[in-house]
Amino acid sequence: MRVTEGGVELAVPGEQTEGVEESVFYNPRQELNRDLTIATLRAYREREDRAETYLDAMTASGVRGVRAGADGWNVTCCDVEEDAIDLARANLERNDVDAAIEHRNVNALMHDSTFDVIDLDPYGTPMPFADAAFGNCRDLVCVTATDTAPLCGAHFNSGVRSYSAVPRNTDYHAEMGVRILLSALARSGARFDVGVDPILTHATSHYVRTYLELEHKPTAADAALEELGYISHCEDCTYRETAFGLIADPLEGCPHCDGNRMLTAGPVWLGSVRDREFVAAVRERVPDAFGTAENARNLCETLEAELDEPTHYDQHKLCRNWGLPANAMDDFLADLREAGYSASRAHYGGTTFKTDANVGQIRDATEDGLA
Ligand SMILES: C[S@@+](CC[C@H](N)C(=O)[O-])C[C@H]1O[C@@H](n2cnc3c(N)ncnc32)[C@H](O)[C@@H]1O
Repeated sequence: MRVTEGGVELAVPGEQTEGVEESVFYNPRQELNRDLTIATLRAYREREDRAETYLDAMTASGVRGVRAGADGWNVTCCDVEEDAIDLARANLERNDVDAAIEHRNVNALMHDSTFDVIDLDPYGTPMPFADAAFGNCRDLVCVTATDTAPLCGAHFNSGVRSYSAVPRNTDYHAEMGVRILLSALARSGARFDVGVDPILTHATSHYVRTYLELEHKPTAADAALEELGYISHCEDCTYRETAFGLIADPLEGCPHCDGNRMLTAGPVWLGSVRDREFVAAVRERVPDAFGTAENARNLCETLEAELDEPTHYDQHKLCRNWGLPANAMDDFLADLREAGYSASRAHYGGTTFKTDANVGQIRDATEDGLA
């Protein structure tokens, strides 16, 4: 069947219906991811004007390569599967886009060639491809991870194996995934004396997507590792505390409720997950014609305003814990600000927010408004 996305027309196999098992080759639910990729590439080209070459490392139908090529990038499409390569070739031709096509294991390709931008979009964890990408990319590594259960600690052993870290299943599971992924990527980059700077990161539906600007300098790699640390989390009252450093110093008991059901996660990335100005530039480069334009711009706006606190809360979950009714999010956040705290919405869900207040301070600041 034919689909149109971002102004290009693609042949894709199978019924592409929402809710139906997705085809191997083209997932319509990832259109937001791809629309933001194209807008990010546009914004990035203005930030780094020598960036020209883009590797669509797992091309499948070729959709990313076709869209980037139609936007002026010098594209290479790679896939290990022959039928994917045939389909990508046909889709490139259909759209009159010139691209190099590589039918091979992309790890081997990355070891042989250097690219300005590398886009890793595998099934599941990207970690088997991270070392080769950081060793052979000049400017920007774009990464999708769809293995959210291992990343957030729900599939604990798998998360430990894939990310060489301890993920914990908390209320802020999607953000746990973001910070476990960024930690593992920072440590992978550091092996090549490459520092990573996440200029845009979002957790949307069942994946995490991040764009890492690279700096090829041992001191930059050291600086990235300095953004790592640990989260101590109380399972009873959801109090959490973070500490930078590569050696964990876990809290034995909860300073808020005196409980002893403490979890420790890490090393996680505790630094910022995006560059506000860059995200604004990405938002401005999402054209109306993109199928997810409104969602993509809204997501960017939320990311621009989101505080840098490394964990978020869910207002409904807190209110449930306290046995109180929830009020309107804007009123709730206004109460926090009124009490002198910083507060913002978070992009992880409609009732999620960030604040520098701890769980006790949040309750004190907001409970009058909840009664
Ligand atoms: C999730 S799909 C890619 C989707 C595509 N990027 C998109 O936006 O629609 C993953 C693809 O990675 C390919 N793949 C898996 N392992 C690979 C490897 N080692 N080298 C190259 N391609 C690989 C698979 O054949 C599959 O086509």
